[in-house]
Amino acid sequence: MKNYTKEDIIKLVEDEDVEFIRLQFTDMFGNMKNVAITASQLEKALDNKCMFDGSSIEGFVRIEESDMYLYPDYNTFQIFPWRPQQGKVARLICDVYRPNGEPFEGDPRYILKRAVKEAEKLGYRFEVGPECEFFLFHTDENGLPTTLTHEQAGYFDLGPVDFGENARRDMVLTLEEMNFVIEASHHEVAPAQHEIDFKYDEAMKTADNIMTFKLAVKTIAKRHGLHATFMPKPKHGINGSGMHINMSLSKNGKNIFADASDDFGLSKEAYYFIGGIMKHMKGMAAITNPLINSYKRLVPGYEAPVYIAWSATNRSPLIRIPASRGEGTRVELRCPDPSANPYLALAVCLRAGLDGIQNKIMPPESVSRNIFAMSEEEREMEKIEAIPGTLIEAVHELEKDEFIQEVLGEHIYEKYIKAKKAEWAEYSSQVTDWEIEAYLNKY
Ligand SMILES: Nc1ncnc2c1ncn2[C@@H]1O[C@H](COP(=O)(O)OP(=O)(O)OP(=O)(O)O)[C@@H](O)[C@H]1O
Ligand SMILES: N[C@@H](CCC(=O)O)C(=O)O
Ligand SMILES: [Mg+2]
Ligand SMILES: [Mg+2]
Repeated sequence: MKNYTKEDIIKLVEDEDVEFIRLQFTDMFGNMKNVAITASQLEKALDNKCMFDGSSIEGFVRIEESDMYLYPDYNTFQIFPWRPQQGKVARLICDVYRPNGEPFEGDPRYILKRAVKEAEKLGYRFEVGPECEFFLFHTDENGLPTTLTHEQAGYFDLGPVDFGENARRDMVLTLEEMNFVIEASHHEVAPAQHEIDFKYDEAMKTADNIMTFKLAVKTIAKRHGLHATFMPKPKHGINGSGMHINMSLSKNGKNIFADASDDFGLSKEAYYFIGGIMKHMKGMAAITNPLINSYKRLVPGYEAPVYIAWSATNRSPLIRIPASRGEGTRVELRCPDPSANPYLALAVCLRAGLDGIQNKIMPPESVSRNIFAMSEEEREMEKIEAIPGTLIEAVHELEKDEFIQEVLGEHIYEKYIKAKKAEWAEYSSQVTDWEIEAYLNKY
């Protein structure tokens, strides 16, 4: 792992002919923000002296307390391969601090840092590998995104039916230039839908990687005249885009989820971790699936989960245990989608899992049958509950889960709930195309 000093960064900027440095951070809703400085201001930035107006950022602070400082994380230094290669552009991901030198509790990166510290207290390192899916659509004559595509390719198809192969190739090569380890890339099930998988890493690195991944994919798509969207369900009637989260805990460099003596090859900690996630899933949903549109993906028939259950054998439940054992032993959570704020999503997943371990929460029996093929009565008999069906249901579940509220901290929790309720109220008062089609003629 890199361990850059201030001097290393100054030297890198000089040697690499870097002219601009973007100081980046992420708002509460997972949107990347940045301010650019020139190399002349680098030392000041590295000394944590760059200030910005926090009141202009969604979910941050009121105007009366708006000064915020950016503390760059030196190890996130990265040159953007898609910007000019003379007078290059680099970025540093920053933590947000208050003027009194305290970390700002509205900074999602701080929330994940705090969760990771809880794991470290128990001697655990949290490793995460995401599977980000996205669509590539046409843009209109103004360069604005549409949901149009002429592509008809499906799962694992290749060119010439796969119209996205050249864009995907460029994305993979660009990400590799940025030190991502790309494990696989392929066309997904829906027309114009794609997936690029990168290697798992420690949680903070992975959350930073997810942010960088989305920026790189969108930027390269634009170069190909396409719009890349991580919206969870851009089209009715076909698969939506998920961001499965693969998770494991290691202690002294060894995966602790594996136990060869168990029937499923899983350790007690793995079972408890699953138990904790299942216990808090309803309360976490507003974070892992943050949009009104997220819940249009979580419906039967499109490989996305609907019910809170786990399985070592099939893909219909919320949690799957992939076949790989040893260092590859992991828990795959299948409900998150790529619109989630990765820092907050990983923080709630980790803390829910740790809650399971600390309180020895044993999950129910695994389900080997296809849950979608069960009747409602059968599901009730097996006590299989559903993930919240709408954003407002998820918000109400979060209001009931004090543990998840504490993970988010008061600042984010309160602002988040307020914003999501407003989003729901606005949506609920819309008259949609569906309503016009269903009711206008009939009534
Ligand atoms: N021990 C581990 N801890 C966390 N993540 C891991 C671990 N081992 C592998 N991974 C990550 O899990 C992800 C696996 O992605 P992959 O696409 O193979 O999963 P999959 O669920 O089998 O695929 P799909 O759901 O598309 O059928 C990768 O990001 C990989 O790096
Ligand atoms: N696109 C599916 C997942 C497909 C897969 O298993 O890779 C989802 O919404 O989760
Ligand atoms: Mg997939
Ligand atoms: Mg998967």
